[in-house]
Amino acid sequence: MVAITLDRLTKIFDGGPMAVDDVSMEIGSGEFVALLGPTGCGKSTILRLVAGLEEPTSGRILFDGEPMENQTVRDRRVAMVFQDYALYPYLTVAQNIGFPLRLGAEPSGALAARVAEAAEQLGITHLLERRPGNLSGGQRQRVAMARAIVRRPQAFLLDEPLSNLDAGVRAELRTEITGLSRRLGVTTLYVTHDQVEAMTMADRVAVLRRGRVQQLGTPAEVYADPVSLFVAAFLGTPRPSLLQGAVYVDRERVLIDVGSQLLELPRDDPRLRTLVRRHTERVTLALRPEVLTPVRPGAEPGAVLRGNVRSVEHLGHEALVYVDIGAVPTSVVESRLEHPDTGQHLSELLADDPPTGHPFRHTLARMIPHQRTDSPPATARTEYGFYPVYEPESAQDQPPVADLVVRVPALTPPRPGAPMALAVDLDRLLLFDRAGDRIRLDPSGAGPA
Ligand SMILES: Nc1ncnc2c1ncn2[C@@H]1O[C@H](COP(=O)(O)OP(=O)(O)OP(=O)(O)O)[C@@H](O)[C@H]1O
Repeated sequence: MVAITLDRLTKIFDGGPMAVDDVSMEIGSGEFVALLGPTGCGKSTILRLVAGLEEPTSGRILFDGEPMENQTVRDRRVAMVFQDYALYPYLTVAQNIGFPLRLGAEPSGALAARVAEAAEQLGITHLLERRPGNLSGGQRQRVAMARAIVRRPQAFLLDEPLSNLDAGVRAELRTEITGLSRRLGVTTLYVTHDQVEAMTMADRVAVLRRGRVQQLGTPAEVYADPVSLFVAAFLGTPRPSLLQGAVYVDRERVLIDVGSQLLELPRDDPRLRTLVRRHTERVTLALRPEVLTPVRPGAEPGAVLRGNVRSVEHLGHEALVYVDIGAVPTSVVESRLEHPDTGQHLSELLADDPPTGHPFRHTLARMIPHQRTDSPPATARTEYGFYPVYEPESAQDQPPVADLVVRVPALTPPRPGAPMALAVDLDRLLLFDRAGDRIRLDPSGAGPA
């Protein structure tokens, strides 16, 4: 099979957006890579560029090291499968599957054998004489897959092939597609906006945003070790809770202020060295359910967040508990993430009280820990200076809530309104700076001080 290289691939449509922005990646021979991202992030355009259906504005595509710019769609020997199946309604299933071969020079007996073999692989031999109109969505997609494999392509390019199907059929076809791709050893690029598909099917996942690859890694890597807030927020069921916060450091403690309460961490914990240098910086905490463990509500302060149960979702084998801790969420589409910091380190500006008229005065006044003399907004309830930011549409608007979500055994869920204290596992706490980039805690404490 073929190794596919995308080398600084860029596509700008006439008068349109930068659909693909300087994308480079190596897809190994026989590898299954999912392109995952929200609508409009350029996934389909990458696929169409690889297939040869679009010309790149700049950059190259190589198959086994050979540039593809002068190779037609047919020369590339790739098979595409689309969300809408793209079957010919007046042809039978057998004719649809055999369609790509009719353009070649195969004798008809061999052609029939290839069609039968492809149909067999997809378990649709009994449907060969039907027409697409008499098939279910799942069966049509199987026909489309059979048509894709019949030419023995060197790469599969699948564009959201399951998004028109209901949950049961999707789950079934997920397994079938990965099984087929592995069995045939075909290099596969799979476009989806469904994280479950990407995480369960792919060897590696490329998370895309606005035409750029944010992160490329195994499903386990992108989930557990996201490079950015965008990647963290995109993955997980339920999605992680994203809380606005700020870091303060005093003699004994590192404090993460979420506005309503403090996460108090011992300053001498070596994992927190990187945070000590971030005194007064705004951060986002991303907390997944597995990071939180219920503890006695009267537990000592420390790496514990407290709140009251807002609601409980029963899932049969377990329950998801939504806990209101008075924090305000960070939104990944918020403008703050689009406009990273100016590059000037806040601690430099904090050396003195910011002078009146200083361009950062307003921001700094919010961030410097100080005894309050004004009356703080309802969202700021700790003695520190952190006010979460949100854009109220009217004066009465309440800030949005960022509930924590925790998993508990199905038999013992707490009642709505009950107090809950949740210990935070520091090793799995994800923190991000104002630009949305990851702040890594040092796992061993052995990193640079
Ligand atoms: N032929 C075209 N002409 C102009 N703009 C285009 C064209 N095709 C795509 N675009 C734009 O390029 C961007 C990326 O589109 P693309 O279809 O690759 O995104 P996507 O991630 O596959 O989205 P979706 O999941 O909705 O299919 C979008 O802003 C889209 O509007």
